[in-house]
Amino acid sequence: GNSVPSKPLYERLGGKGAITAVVETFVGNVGGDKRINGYFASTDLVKLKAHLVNQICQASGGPCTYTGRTMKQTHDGMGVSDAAFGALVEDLVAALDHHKVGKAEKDELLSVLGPMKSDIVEKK
Ligand code: HEM
Repeated sequence: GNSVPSKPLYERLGGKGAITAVVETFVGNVGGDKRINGYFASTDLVKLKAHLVNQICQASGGPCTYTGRTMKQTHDGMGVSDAAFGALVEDLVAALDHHKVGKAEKDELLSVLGPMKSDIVEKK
């Protein structure tokens, strides 16, 4: 292991501007993804993007406060499947790659969001 303390993930991602750019691309990818875009048919995407930016900013150690609902409340009754979750993660990874986020930062962000899966997926 590396004994030099690293900067918070938030800073290594490039701060709020960089996170906003990734979320913009991510939500665009989801909107174009026929596997899952039906879930978002009646969603206010502007609000969704703002919630995602604050969620990722806060979860990565940045100076933001997520004010949306819990992941369980939000996704309750949507019937999100394992496959749908996997598709969304692919769309996020594609957005991170598009913005040239490094592998360490990508893996770290995914490991922060990954544990939310059990509150989001309702069916196999
Ligand atoms: C780690 C994965 C995920 C994260 C971090 C996440 C995060 C969020 C957040 C922060 C919101 C906004 C909450 C609010 O409005 O209060 C939201 C809303 C939503 N999510 Fe997710 N989500 C994830 C996975 C998924 C998946 C896999 C689906 C379906 C394929 C999905 C479908 C939706 C929909 C449809 C909404 C909008 C609900 C509405 O219009 O009120 N999410 N999500």
